[in-house]
Amino acid sequence: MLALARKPLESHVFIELMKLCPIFSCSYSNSNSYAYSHSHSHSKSYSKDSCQEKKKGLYKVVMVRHGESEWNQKNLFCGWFDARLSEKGLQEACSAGVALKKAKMEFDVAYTSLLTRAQETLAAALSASGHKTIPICKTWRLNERHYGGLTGLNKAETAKKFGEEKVKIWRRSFDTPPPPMEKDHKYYDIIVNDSRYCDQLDPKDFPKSESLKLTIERCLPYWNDVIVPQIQEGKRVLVAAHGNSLRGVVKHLEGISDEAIMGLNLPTGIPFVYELDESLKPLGTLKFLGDPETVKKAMEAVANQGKAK
Ligand SMILES: O=C(O)[C@@H](CO)OP(=O)(O)O
Repeated sequence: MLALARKPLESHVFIELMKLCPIFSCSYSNSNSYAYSHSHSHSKSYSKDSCQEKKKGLYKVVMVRHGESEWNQKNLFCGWFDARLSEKGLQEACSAGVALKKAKMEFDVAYTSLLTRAQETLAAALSASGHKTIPICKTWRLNERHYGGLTGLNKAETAKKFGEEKVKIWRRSFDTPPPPMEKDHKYYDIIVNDSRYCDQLDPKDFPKSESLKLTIERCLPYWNDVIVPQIQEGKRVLVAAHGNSLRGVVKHLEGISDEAIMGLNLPTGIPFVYELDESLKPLGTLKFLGDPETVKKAMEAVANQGKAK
């Protein structure tokens, strides 16, 4: 039933089904938020959680990585391939909406990528939270990092073939891109000729593969020029995007080092919140709206996808 309803993204049936989503609500509550800790040093101005600093929490921004995709489920490198959400991923997106509702989060505008899995997650989360219609801005700049020649390969098999260390470098290093996607790659034409890009991206500017560094370089201009001014205007912003485009934003916001960012694996479908001061510096690390044990396990599971099983 869920699978049938997912075809027309904004259909009446889809919206009705989203209303069923509270059945997934049991593991979330307002008090259940989980702060991610990683081994980098925050600057002094936002390392503490004192009352005084909380007063400086002028702004809030909420982000969510899309729910599990059909290619996540098969453990395939996905990147710019337009995989849909799996049924589990749709449930995760609904749970994200329920968590947002429980946390009393409301939004004036949302941002997402051009990829269906992020857009479906956003639609499901807004619907499951009973949210009113808001403007939704879609940009290629929030797309997942381009996985180049690895697109479509199984992560565990790639680890068996090239070694876990190599796969970890391709997946998580800051500036080593995966091998490029050449013109004869199985998915090259599907991606480059996809009409969703024609208004936004010149064919000659299509990436052939992206490291986290390159992903940040195309993501940050949009963050700084489009999203930040909205936050500063007092708009309540929700961003639904991808594991690596969001890792880039998190790295930028928190000033995480190139080495420490290797250890961050964002879970699918669990929203996280930043409180920001007047200069848009976070007052602390990201806080997940999820049960701490569930978040921890989900992050470990993402990290383990690159192991040779
Ligand atoms: O395959 C991908 O596009 C990404 C996210 O799903 O995977 P990884 O976690 O390996 O960067």
